[in-house]
Formats: sequence, structure tokens, C-alpha cells
Amino acid sequence: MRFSDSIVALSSGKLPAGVAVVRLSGSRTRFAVETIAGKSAPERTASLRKLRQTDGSLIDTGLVIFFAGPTSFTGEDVAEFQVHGGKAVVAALLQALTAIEGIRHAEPGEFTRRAFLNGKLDLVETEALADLINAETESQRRFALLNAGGAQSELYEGWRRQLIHARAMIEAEIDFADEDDIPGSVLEAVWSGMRKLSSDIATHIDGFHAGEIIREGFDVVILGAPNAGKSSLFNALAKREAAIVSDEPGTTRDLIEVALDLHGLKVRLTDTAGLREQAGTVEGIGIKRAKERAESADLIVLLQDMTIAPPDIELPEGARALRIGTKVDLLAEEEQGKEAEFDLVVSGRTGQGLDKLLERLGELAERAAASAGDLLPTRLRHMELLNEGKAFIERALSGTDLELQAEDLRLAGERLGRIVGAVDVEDLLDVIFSQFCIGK
Ligand SMILES: Nc1nc2c(c(=O)[nH]1)N(C=O)[C@@H](CNc1ccc(C(=O)N[C@@H](CCC(=O)O)C(=O)O)cc1)CN2
Ligand SMILES: Nc1nc2c(ncn2[C@@H]2O[C@H](COP(=O)(O)OP(=O)(O)OP(=O)(O)O)[C@@H](O)[C@H]2O)c(=O)[nH]1
Ligand SMILES: [Mg+2]
Repeated sequence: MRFSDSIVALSSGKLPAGVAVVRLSGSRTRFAVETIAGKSAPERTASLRKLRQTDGSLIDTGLVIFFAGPTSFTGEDVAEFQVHGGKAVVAALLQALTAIEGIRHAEPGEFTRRAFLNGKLDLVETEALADLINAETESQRRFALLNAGGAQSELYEGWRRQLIHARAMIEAEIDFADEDDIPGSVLEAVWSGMRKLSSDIATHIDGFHAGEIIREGFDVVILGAPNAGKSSLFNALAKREAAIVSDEPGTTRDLIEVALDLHGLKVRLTDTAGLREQAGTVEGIGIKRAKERAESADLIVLLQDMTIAPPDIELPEGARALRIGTKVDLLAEEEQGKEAEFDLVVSGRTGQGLDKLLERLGELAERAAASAGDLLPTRLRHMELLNEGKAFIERALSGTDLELQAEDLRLAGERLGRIVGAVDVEDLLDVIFSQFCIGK
């Protein structure tokens, strides 16, 4: 595919920085390198050059790398200028490049969009590349890298090939039905293959939440009566004073969230308003939010002040909870039998039990998350298409008319093709590429 404009952007991060990478892609690339760097640059080799404005004045001395299309990231001619990472240096270089006819600033994700349109990446790999750039934890990085390398795409392409093969077998049966040279067992094998495929897709779909835990984080909500010590524990785990602590019951009203990295997994921890019946308007809203938030949590950490009688707190049905006794530092020696009533006891004041709690949270997150090599749907977009595809396979399986059954398998394959972008996806591209930053 040939685009009329060449595009340029700062591809490295926030300035000032040690070094900045300015990337250029498109048919004007060779000319731009000759203009700015004085002469052409050798392919895929860094050369140190004086970079100049069109009037001959020096912008910076930097490294230039040229990648000839189609064997480049975008599939077009690409050049990179690695310059000193000053704001004015980069501004002057971008100014000089965009002053060249046919070169303009890139839009967010536009380099990757060109890579996709030139067949360098499919849609699932593109989404995984966005995840890789946003990865903050080890598990996010490994998961994204696997899919950016095409593992998830290969799974879907394999399923699509099976569907195409099954259709071919059915078409042959339709065409030669009276010739008796296609044994009946061929169709039997086709349908048993489709039953297996449908169940493989179902298993794959079931893994979505495990993948979501890697991508979005394991969702832990702290609940308890007012003054139970929720915010104190929350701050101690977050290692900063993110929430206000006071001896006044009803201090916290809004949901407050921090992200922790436990065992290489993202864990989202939310502090909430203390649950009680008698509360003012604002506190009442906070309590409603706390309850709603708890409904969708992966884990509830239920806190109870060990020095007072246990309040009556109802957890959402089917919720997984850890019961934590707080303020253990205030417990008299003769009361220590109480500890047996809890999964763990802690003190936000002395720090007792915090390491154990973090360890437990990490273990539970690990258990709920997918393991590194698992292939899972990573977007609701995939889930919708997988569900639709599976429904078509099931309709084919329960059908009786070979023509209609073959058509259902075609529709199923079309849905899988939409996931990787092998069939018309024009309508999706803007959504997907807008996830990227400029320069990618
Ligand atoms: N300086 C720099 N570092 C970078 C990138 C970049 O664009 N520039 N990348 C950008 O994201 C990543 C590396 N990804 C890349 C992927 C493909 C090609 C490429 O030239 N592909 C050709 C040739 C492949 C080959 O020779 O093996 C191709 O696919 O045809 C380059 C970088 C990470 N590091
Ligand atoms: N001794 C002792 N005091 C604690 C401990 N944890 C909290 N406190 C005290 O208990 C009071 C309430 O603590 P918070 O952390 O604000 O309690 P909360 O559960 O967030 O309360 P609300 O936001 O009002 O629902 C404060 O005075 C804290 O200093 C603890 O482990 N030991
Ligand atoms: Mg609080």
C-alpha cells in the first residue's frame, strides 16, 4: 500500500531526555535523510552525522539509521534520527523535516496503522503491541509479548483454517452426493471436529477473566465498619498517605484506589467508606458506592476492629473474602485467643501482619490470573466475535441441511477473521489505533 504523505514524530518519551528518537516513514524518507544529514545513510546501520536546517545551520550532531521498505517496521522506507533529547533540539529537527514537501506530523498510532495496512502486523498483534507499551508489571509484559509475537493470532488462524476445511468437505459432499465416492464417515469426522472446535472456543472464552486480571489487575476491595482501620491498612499497603485517617468514624467517603505490584501482577486495592446504618447524606452515598464496588471485586478484605464487638456486615453473595482482625497491637494478652477467629491479624500502627497479608494477596492474585503462556481473549471485541462464531458452529451442528450448515461455518470463519483483521475491519481501525501514543 502506498500513502501519499510521509509522517514524522518523536517516538521516544518525555523530554528532556538523554537521547530522543525521531522517526520518519514514507516515500520522502530518502530525500529527507539526504537533505538533513547531507547524504544518504547506509541501511540498518547507525551513522554519526551533522544534521542541518535547509539554510545550512546546524541542528545537532546525531545518529541516523535508514531502513529501506518493505523490510522495515511500517513496510515503507523508514529513518530514525537519534539526537540529544532536548526540547529545542527535537522541535528544530521536526520543524526542518516537516518543512520538506510531503512530510507532516504523524497521528497517534499512525506508524503502526501503516504496519498493519502493509501486512506487517495483524489486528490482534497490534492490540498486543499497545498492551506491551502500556505494560507495567512482569505478567503484563510477558502476556503482551506473547500475543504481539502472533501466538493468539495463530490460534485464531488455525481455527479459521479448520472451518474452511470443514466447509470444503461439506461442499464436496453436496456436489458429489449421488456419486458415492465420498464416504459418509468424512462428514462424521467433520462434525466431530466441529464439536471439538466449539468446545475449544468455549474453554478459551472462559479464560477471559483470568486474562483480564493480568491486564486490568486483581481487584481487591477493603470493607468494614467505620473506624475499623481500613484507611490505615490501605496506607500501610500503599506505602503512602493516600487516604485520610482519623479517629472520627465516617472519615472516608469516596472510593480511593492504588495499584500494587505483587508477584509481578497488578493488584488494584480500593479503600471504601465504613459500612453502617445511621449515616448522613454524603456518607450514605459513600456507603452505597462501597457496596457496589464490593459486588464486582475479585476479593473482599473484610476488616474488623478486634478490640470491640463484631459488627454485622453482610457480604455480596458468592463473594470471596479474607477476614482480617485489626488493631492487634491494642489487644490485651488474655484476649489473644480472638486471633483464631480471623484469617490474619494486622496492625496498621506497628506493621504487624502486613507482609503476610501482602503475601496472601499475591498468592490469591496468582491463583486467579492466567499463567504466562496461556492464550486468552484480551479484548471484549474478541469475546463478542468468539461468542458469535461459536454460536454459528453450534447452529451448524444442530442443522440438517448441508447448504445451510456450510453457510453457518462460513459465517463462523468470518467472525474469527474479523478478530485478526483478515476480513473487512475498516470500521474498527480508528478505535484501535487511537489507543496508541503519537510516534508509535
Ligand atoms: N530504534 C528502534 N527500536 C525499536 C523499534 C524501532 O522502530 N526503532 N521497534 C518498533 O516498534 C521495536 C522493534 N521492532 C521492529 C520490528 C520490525 C522491524 C523491521 O525492520 N522489520 C522488517 C525486517 C525484519 C528483519 O530484518 O528481520 C520486516 O518486518 O520486514 C524493526 C523493528 C523495538 N525497538
Ligand atoms: N492502635 C491502633 N490504632 C489503629 C490501627 N488502625 C487504625 N487505628 C486508628 O483507628 C482510627 C480509625 O482509623 P482509620 O484507618 O481512619 O479507620 P477507617 O476504617 O478507615 O474509618 P472510616 O474511614 O471512618 O470508615 C484512627 O484513629 C487510627 O489511628 C491499628 O492497627 N492500631
Ligand atoms: Mg477510612
